[in-house]
Amino acid sequence: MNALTAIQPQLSLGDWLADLAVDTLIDEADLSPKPGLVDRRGSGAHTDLHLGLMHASALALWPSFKAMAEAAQQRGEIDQTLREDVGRIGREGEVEMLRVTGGVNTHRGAIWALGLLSAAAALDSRELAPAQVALRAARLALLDDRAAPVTGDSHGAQVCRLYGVHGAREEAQLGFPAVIQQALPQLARSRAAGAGEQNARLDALLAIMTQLADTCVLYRAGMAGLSCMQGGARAVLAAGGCASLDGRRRLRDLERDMLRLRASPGGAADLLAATLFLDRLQHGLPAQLGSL
Ligand SMILES: CC(C)(COP(=O)(O)OP(=O)(O)OC[C@H]1O[C@@H](n2cnc3c(N)ncnc32)[C@H](O)[C@@H]1O)[C@@H](O)C(=O)NCCC(=O)NCCS
Ligand SMILES: Nc1ncnc2c1ncn2[C@@H]1O[C@H](COP(=O)(O)OP(=O)(O)OP(=O)(O)O)[C@@H](O)[C@H]1O
Repeated sequence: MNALTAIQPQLSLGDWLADLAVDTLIDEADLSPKPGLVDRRGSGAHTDLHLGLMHASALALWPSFKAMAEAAQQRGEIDQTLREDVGRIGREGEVEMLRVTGGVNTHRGAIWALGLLSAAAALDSRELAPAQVALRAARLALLDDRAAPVTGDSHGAQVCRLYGVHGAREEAQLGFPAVIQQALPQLARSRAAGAGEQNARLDALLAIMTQLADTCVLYRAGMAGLSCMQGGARAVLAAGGCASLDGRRRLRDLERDMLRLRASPGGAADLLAATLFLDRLQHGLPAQLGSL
């Protein structure tokens, strides 16, 4: 212990997981250049979103992520009670998000994905390997939340019905395959190839976009938009990824096409945040929390 650590306030597991969730949302928002999405350069295909709003929204969600983690830590097992606690806290988080943003949906999908993953991490802080945490999150997502409003008219629900695809709910229930099978391996490959951290993260986002049925894209731009997103993302990766000159050219083409279609891959962005969260988790707890 030294003078600095001596005055550090006690950090709880919930604090740490909430810090991590908010950090990853800010990292996702700041990452540039993302096709169609809000980033440091501008608002992408959105007229109602900007970077400051994304940051304000991310910070406002800190208490919700902490509460979800604490609910899981206290409950200690995956059951109906925990599912419904997490659902209630998530809905309260959505209300707070809408209050802070003046009614704009900045992070609905992220509350869902990162909320489940925060709870799943808190359930067993000795087992933080990505696949294990994602599996616990999936088991939680599979339970029925009896208090959830039966709407069926969300944008996601509408396009899932129309196109017969699976959306945010099913992605979680399947254990986040886009994150575990696409994004994390791509992040590791691009880092190992010396792409640089920002390019590696962009490549991870593109890896998600190659396969995801992103309901944000489907709602705004239909199947043409989804094909454009998936095909364009494949072309960037096939050309060598974002660190290569040819890959960068393809990325610019993809962005031009997506802006023309008003298509914004918001679901892929949320899953990139989930990827960065699981990537940081697997490095383990900070020393202050090691004894938990
Ligand atoms: C399951 C959720 C995400 C609702 O999903 P649904 O598809 O109906 O809603 P919506 O169109 O608003 O979009 C959800 C979000 O998911 C993201 N998303 C889109 N496609 C995908 C995909 N294929 N995979 C993952 N995320 C995606 C988008 O960014 C979007 O913001 C969740 O918000 C929910 O259950 N809401 C009900 C209220 C509730 O109980 N909330 C608390 C949950 S903890
Ligand atoms: N950097 C980002 N830029 C834009 N969207 C993001 C970003 N990161 C995450 N998202 C996600 O994208 C979603 C926004 O998508 P979208 O604007 O399609 O939402 P909507 O309100 O349902 O639809 P619409 O604006 O078409 O009426 C947010 O819920 C958020 O989860």
